[in-house]
Amino acid sequence: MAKITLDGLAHSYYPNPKTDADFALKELNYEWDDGGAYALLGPSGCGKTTLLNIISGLLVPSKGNILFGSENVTELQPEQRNIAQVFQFPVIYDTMTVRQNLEFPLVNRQVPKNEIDKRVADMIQVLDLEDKADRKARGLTADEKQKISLGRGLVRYDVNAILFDEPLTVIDPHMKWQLRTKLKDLHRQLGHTMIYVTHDQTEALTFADKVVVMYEGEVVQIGTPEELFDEPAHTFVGYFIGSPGMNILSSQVKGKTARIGSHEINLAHEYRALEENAEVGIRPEFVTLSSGKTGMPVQVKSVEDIGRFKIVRASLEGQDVNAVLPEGAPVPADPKVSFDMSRINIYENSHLVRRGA
Ligand SMILES: Nc1ncnc2c1ncn2[C@@H]1O[C@H](COP(=O)(O)OP(=O)(O)OP(=O)(O)O)[C@@H](O)[C@H]1O
Repeated sequence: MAKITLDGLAHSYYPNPKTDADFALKELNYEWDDGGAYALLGPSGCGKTTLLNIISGLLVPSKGNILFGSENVTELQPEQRNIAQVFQFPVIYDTMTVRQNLEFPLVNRQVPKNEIDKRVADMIQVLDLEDKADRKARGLTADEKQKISLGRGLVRYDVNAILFDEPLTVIDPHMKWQLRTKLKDLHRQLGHTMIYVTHDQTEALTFADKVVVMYEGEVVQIGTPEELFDEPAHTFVGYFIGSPGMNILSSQVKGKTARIGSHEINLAHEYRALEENAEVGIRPEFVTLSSGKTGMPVQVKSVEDIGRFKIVRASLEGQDVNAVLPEGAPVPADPKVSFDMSRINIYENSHLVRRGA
């Protein structure tokens, strides 16, 4: 296992990149702790695979260095980096049994037989494959095959890191939850440095201690799930994390007041006059609807009942505002919205100026 240092990393697929927009991965400096569980999260095309391929050695970055511990591995091939990788689709030998598939990476590395037997038996148990252990992989389901792929990565104990590239894509939804939880447990038990690429926020937030959120080639925030929820550093993070995401409302901010359309709301802190693209960010969980005199009138567009709570989608003078209400809470006929002042974050040019509390 090793700490991984990304030192001034950047990558362009063009031979002579000129502008920032030419870079699929914009400059990044970061240290990933030894034994940490990280997720790379972002929409399609944001640069997750580019970064993962630089870490695994499939791609040499246009700029910067990557270090495992104190060793500069920037120019090393994947097989020289001592990493395990699990891909979207199962990579296993169909003609081997489950057990033989799991033994294979260890046999290849000349691990002593008694150690192989022990580790493989443990892994078979962890993956709940005891009753299939001596069956050929060929006849197994896609879920089971992918479990073997995960096992082939996890069974190796001497690796610098284990990289997962959307590993649960082929897994059915119920099993996804089980495997996610299992991966988290395994991380606690084994202590490997793990990097998990996904565009699914639930996967990222349940698996990782730290989530690296990427947007248009840029790492816009690295934080714990709580940090991403409470203080998104960028409006994209606010919008992307949460279900529904944060409400982002164009406004004018000055002193302790934000003007949204024809309304003024009070803020918990004093701000300099924000000249450019000021926005108020408020999570739907901290928006209330009332029929009283106070608040800003909205038009309700839809109400979705999702069991324990409901999502009210409304329009505030043309800007979308969502509210999450507890189960059974009424939606007034002429509703007005209010925001919990301590939960209002202020953004300028998409970047957080200050959180509410
Ligand atoms: N081999 C390549 N040549 C040129 N451009 C590429 C290449 N690979 C990726 N890109 C571009 O780089 C950007 C980042 O792509 P990347 O595959 O890293 O994103 P991603 O977040 O992993 O997306 P996805 O989730 O769809 O795999 C995209 O604009 C993509 O079109």
